[in-house]
Amino acid sequence: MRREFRRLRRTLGPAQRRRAAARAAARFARSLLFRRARQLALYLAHGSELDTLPLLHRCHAAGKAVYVPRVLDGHRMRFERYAPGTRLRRNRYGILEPAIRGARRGPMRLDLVVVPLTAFDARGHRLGAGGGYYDRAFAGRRGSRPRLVGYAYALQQAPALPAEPWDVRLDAVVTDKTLFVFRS
Ligand SMILES: Nc1nc2c(c(=O)[nH]1)N(C=O)[C@@H](CNc1ccc(C(=O)N[C@@H](CCC(=O)O)C(=O)O)cc1)CN2
Ligand SMILES: Nc1ncnc2c1ncn2[C@@H]1O[C@H](COP(=O)(O)OP(=O)(O)OP(=O)(O)O)[C@@H](O)[C@H]1O
Repeated sequence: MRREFRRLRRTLGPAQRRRAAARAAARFARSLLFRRARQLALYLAHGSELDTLPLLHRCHAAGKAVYVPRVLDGHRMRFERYAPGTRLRRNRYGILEPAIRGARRGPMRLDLVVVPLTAFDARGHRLGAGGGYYDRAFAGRRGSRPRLVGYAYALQQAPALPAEPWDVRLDAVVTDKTLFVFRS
């Protein structure tokens, strides 16, 4: 399943990718979810993931505090401040992350987290990269956790994903074509 959706994502050409990333960022930036968020985390795309750079620029332009994941041992991660000029390096997966430890913020103190995914469905279920990082970070905190917003190409929508008991449900998904809101 993961492999199938990764393959699908890789079929997109560079121009399509750029257009999709610009459209998704514009759509998300217009939403109430985005406008209400002050402390916001996003991922730095790797491989064929939907690029977050256009969104990052909008965040900085709108004066939001931006955080990105930095992976730790034991499949855990931490969200660190990412400002223009922050030095980056590649982690063990080849994903860019802040090179030196900076200001961090506990996952529950963020307003909104832009979540990478391999596939999503119309009920807000998510298939991730397989490491369980996001599930672990937001496990069992339904009430007080930040809004979790999946960020993906429209072609990553699956008919219906099996929900594992530990999976955290997404509150919304933004694609280059649509904004799905499951819980507002
Ligand atoms: N851009 C980005 N940053 C991110 C994530 C992400 O999905 N995307 N993560 C989201 O969790 C965390 C890193 N998690 C990762 C988990 C697994 C693999 C990975 O390479 N997995 C293997 C296959 C694993 C398996 O299915 O057995 C692979 O792709 O070869 C990469 C990152 C934090 N940062
Ligand atoms: N809250 C948790 N506590 C402990 N282990 C967990 C938790 N959530 C998930 N896991 C473990 O992590 C592994 C990967 O989970 P899953 O396949 O759902 O990851 P994913 O959501 O696709 O990955 P990611 O969040 O990294 O994108 C599973 O084998 C699961 O046992």
